[in-house]
Amino acid sequence: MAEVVEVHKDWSGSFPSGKKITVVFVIGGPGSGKGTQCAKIVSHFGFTHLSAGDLLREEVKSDTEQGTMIKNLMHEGKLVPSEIIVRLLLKAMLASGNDKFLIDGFPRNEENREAYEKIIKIEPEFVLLIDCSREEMERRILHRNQGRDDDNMETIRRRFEVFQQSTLPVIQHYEKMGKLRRVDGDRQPDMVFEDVKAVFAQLNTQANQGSNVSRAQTNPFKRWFLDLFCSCFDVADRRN
Ligand SMILES: Nc1ncnc2c1ncn2[C@@H]1O[C@H](COP(=O)(O)OP(=O)(O)O)[C@@H](O)[C@H]1O
Ligand SMILES: O=c1ccn([C@@H]2O[C@H](COP(=O)(O)OP(=O)(O)O)[C@@H](O)[C@H]2O)c(=O)[nH]1
Repeated sequence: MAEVVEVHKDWSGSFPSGKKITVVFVIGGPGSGKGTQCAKIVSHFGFTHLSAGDLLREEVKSDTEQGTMIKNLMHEGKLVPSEIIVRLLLKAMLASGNDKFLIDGFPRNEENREAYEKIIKIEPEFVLLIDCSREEMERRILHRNQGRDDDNMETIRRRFEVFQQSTLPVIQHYEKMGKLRRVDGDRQPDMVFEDVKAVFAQLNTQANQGSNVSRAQTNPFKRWFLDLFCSCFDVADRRN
């Protein structure tokens, strides 16, 4: 483990201070349609999509000891150490130059979440959960045909177990925080996206409302004008 940290020592970095970075986590069981919905979100809302699984699969291609370790864990349907995946995410975020990130398939357990909070430290705006029945997820994975080493019955079973045992506590954590947005993923992709779109539209509305308020509050002329307007027409000032 110490070796792993050493290898990635120079990956640390940080975002420019004062820059607002938006992060949304997309979670759901294996085959629930995370990647499919993320592609749609990217084209509608301009996020950078970072799939934790894809970052790990890229890492496997590098002919290193770490690549082999990741390959074996993925083949068994087990989770890769948090430190590795969090560093890969940070590296990809910094390299993208974007300020809006969809992090797909992460965090998968409480340890992942804590490592993210310790290293990247950007609280997600919300967590999108794609809820799908196990039978449907299984059917989709077996028809996925992407040549994935882990899309076989034995590994699929193990991935479902990991989802039940390790990811559910993460879901419960965000639910308690009021950050969970659940959509029914058992329907056709476009129907699922109708609900996903509504969730992301709220994000845009909040951002616009937030920026209007702060602009009005920091511009003395606007503030004076709004105060005058409110007093002339006896309108209660509900801006704060
Ligand atoms: N709503 C859906 N209905 C039917 N098939 C779907 C749906 N969403 C995704 N798929 C298909 O199911 C498979 C798994 O979807 P994917 O997006 O790769 O899931 P995940 O990223 O959650 O593992 C893919 O072959 C995809 O084309
Ligand atoms: O944060 C992560 C994300 C993925 N994985 C590994 O990558 C595999 C595939 O994950 P992916 O999200 O690509 O696919 P899914 O299982 O959701 O279909 C998992 O079973 C894990 O072995 C991991 O260890 N940590």
